[in-house]
Amino acid sequence: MIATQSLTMRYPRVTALDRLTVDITPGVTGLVGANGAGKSTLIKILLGLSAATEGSARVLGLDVSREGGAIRERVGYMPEHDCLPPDVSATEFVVHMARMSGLPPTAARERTADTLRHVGLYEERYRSMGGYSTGMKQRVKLAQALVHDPQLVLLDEPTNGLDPVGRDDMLDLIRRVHTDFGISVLVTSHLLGELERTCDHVVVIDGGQLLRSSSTADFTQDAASLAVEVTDTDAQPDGTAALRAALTSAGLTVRTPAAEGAPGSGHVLLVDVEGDTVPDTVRDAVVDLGLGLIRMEQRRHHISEVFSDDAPATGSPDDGHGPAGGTSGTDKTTASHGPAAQRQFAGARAQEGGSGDVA
Ligand SMILES: Nc1ncnc2c1ncn2[C@@H]1O[C@H](COP(=O)(O)OP(=O)(O)OP(=O)(O)O)[C@@H](O)[C@H]1O
Repeated sequence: MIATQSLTMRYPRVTALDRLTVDITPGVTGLVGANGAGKSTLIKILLGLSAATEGSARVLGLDVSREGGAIRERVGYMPEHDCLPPDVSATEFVVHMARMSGLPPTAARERTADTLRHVGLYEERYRSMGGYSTGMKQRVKLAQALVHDPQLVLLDEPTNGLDPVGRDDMLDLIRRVHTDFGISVLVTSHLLGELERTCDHVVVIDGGQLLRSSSTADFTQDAASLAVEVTDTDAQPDGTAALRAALTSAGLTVRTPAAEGAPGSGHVLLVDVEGDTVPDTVRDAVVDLGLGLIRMEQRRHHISEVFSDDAPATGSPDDGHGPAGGTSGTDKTTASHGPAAQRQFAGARAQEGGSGDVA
């Protein structure tokens, strides 16, 4: 659906995309990155609305630098910003957008009714959009992206500003765009956890560079870990710390759940499973230390944990961007790149209610 080759976009003061090479296949793909990672810039280049500084990109086999018009005929776009005129109804607006896409009047009206019904706005379709809630406005923006029956839609932060229930509804709708209509989707988000159940494939960018591109299943399978909980003893008053030290010196990667502070989570260790012998190593270490083993169980990570480290989910002086943990589903923080972005993902995950619960 989309292929970029060394795609670079330099603004006078910032490199928004830095030699990005990625292939996106049919299905639902999440494009994830902290605010300022370059997601919107990439979408504008893919639509042929901005010219890249270097590199090339093709959408549905069409060259973005020469065939922008043909791309926009076949691709729907839901922008991030509020772009709806307040004084017209959803029906008037979506019919207008359908006409702009080249549909004849009757087809435009029929498609508008179908699309608004699909996004759950049928009852309110004749009301002026100025009185709509954020969730309703997001649905209109989605409807206008779908109305001309595109092969692919590019959705820029469609869950922005929505409460948790609204976000879930929007993510379900997005999934159905593909399952019900066979339209491929590229959806951006700065919240990693959102995309886990919605997307077949996830592309992560940071500072305009590709951090990772793989199927959602690969993300979570790669990250399989053992959750281990032990008792303290008189000889080992902090059994968890003792076990952590023993496993680390045995060469294992040991972390504590991201949602530290959750009840009981401080006593759980997550041990990366790198090979078949890890459970035996853990068992032996527990026995050697004379600890009681409360539980040892295999679990999969959430996608977001792949990018979280043990750093606290608050800003540090080196990122220069204030508290990354302040990211939420509705607020936008300033751009952050590199390790700071990873902390932001971790912070975002905590906001999303990612529990780190291993039970
Ligand atoms: N027209 C522009 N002129 C100068 N700099 C820009 C312009 N557009 C974007 N940038 C910068 O390029 C970087 C990437 O911005 P972009 O909007 O693509 O990020 P994003 O991942 O979509 O984040 P957000 O979700 O916050 O929009 C940012 O540092 C941004 O400030």
